[in-house]
Amino acid sequence: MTDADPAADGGVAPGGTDPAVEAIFDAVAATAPEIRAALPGRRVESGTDNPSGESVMAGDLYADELLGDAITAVDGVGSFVSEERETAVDAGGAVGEADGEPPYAVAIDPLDGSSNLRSNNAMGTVVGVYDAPLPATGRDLVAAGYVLYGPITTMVVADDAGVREEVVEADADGSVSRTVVEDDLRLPDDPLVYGFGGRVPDWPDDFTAYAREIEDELKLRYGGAMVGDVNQVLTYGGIFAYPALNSAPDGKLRLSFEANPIAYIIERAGGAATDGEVDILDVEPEGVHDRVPLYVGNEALIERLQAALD
Ligand SMILES: O=P(O)(O)OC[C@H]1O[C@](O)(COP(=O)(O)O)[C@@H](O)[C@@H]1O
Ligand SMILES: [Mg+2]
Ligand SMILES: [Mg+2]
Repeated sequence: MTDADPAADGGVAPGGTDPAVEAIFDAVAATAPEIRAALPGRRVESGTDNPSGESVMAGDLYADELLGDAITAVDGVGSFVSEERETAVDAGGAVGEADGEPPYAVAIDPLDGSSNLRSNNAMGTVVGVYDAPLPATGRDLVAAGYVLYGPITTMVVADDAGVREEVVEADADGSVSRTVVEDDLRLPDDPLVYGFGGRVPDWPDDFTAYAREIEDELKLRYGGAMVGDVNQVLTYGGIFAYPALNSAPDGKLRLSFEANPIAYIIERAGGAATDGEVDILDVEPEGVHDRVPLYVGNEALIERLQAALD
């Protein structure tokens, strides 16, 4: 369904040798310019709430519809689950019959950070490709990625082969191109930035004590969109957290759509991810919309965090 052709741009085809995974990211890339172009008129609330009880913006709905159509049309996708939908969409196949083989279950956060629409700040799309029916743990991911709608539209894709960054562009003929600009993304050894969500008085005391240390060592970068904030950590090194809050012990972010794909990407890039106790990828979900505290970044910073929360 897409004109995106990595080979034509000299890029490395994402998804390693699995054409179904490659086709999923082709489909995601193909929607990105359209989603971007549709945002100016969709900066208002849609009047509905999502299964997490949050107000859905018109942009969320538009991105969800477009991505749902594009992803369910891909051969090798057996089911599709979105942050904005109560239940999975059957895309024509029993997921999880063989490890690392299609059909896959694809989970998406269509617009991450959509409260940034009003203020025109960064947003993203998050994608997890699982080879088990959802809810599943992050160990069932075969690939994950995100689109970042920043000054440039980029897509980060991670799989067994590693993590790549691509620039996604709509060409004059209407086709969409993907150009690999970093073929082996790794977290820098010397971390520079941090970004922590939630209100400070709502942070548990042990997290606050850890944050006070980090504030002395790193530079604050918090933009209010997980994808944008995590991309800064991937670029400069550091730590991003949407922590457990006193008022919300499970934090804000959702395991299937947000935490697992981001943990997968950061771990493939040499970093670490935890819910404060265990690796995010080992968290056992009860439902597909479960929330989880998320702490991701350089391994040494995550180890210190875990010690601080013990
Ligand atoms: O507005 P807050 O409390 O800083 O929350 C920001 C967090 O919420 C989110 O916007 C939640 O994602 P959605 O926009 O997809 O609901 C994250 O991207 C971000 O990290
Ligand atoms: Mg989100
Ligand atoms: Mg969202």
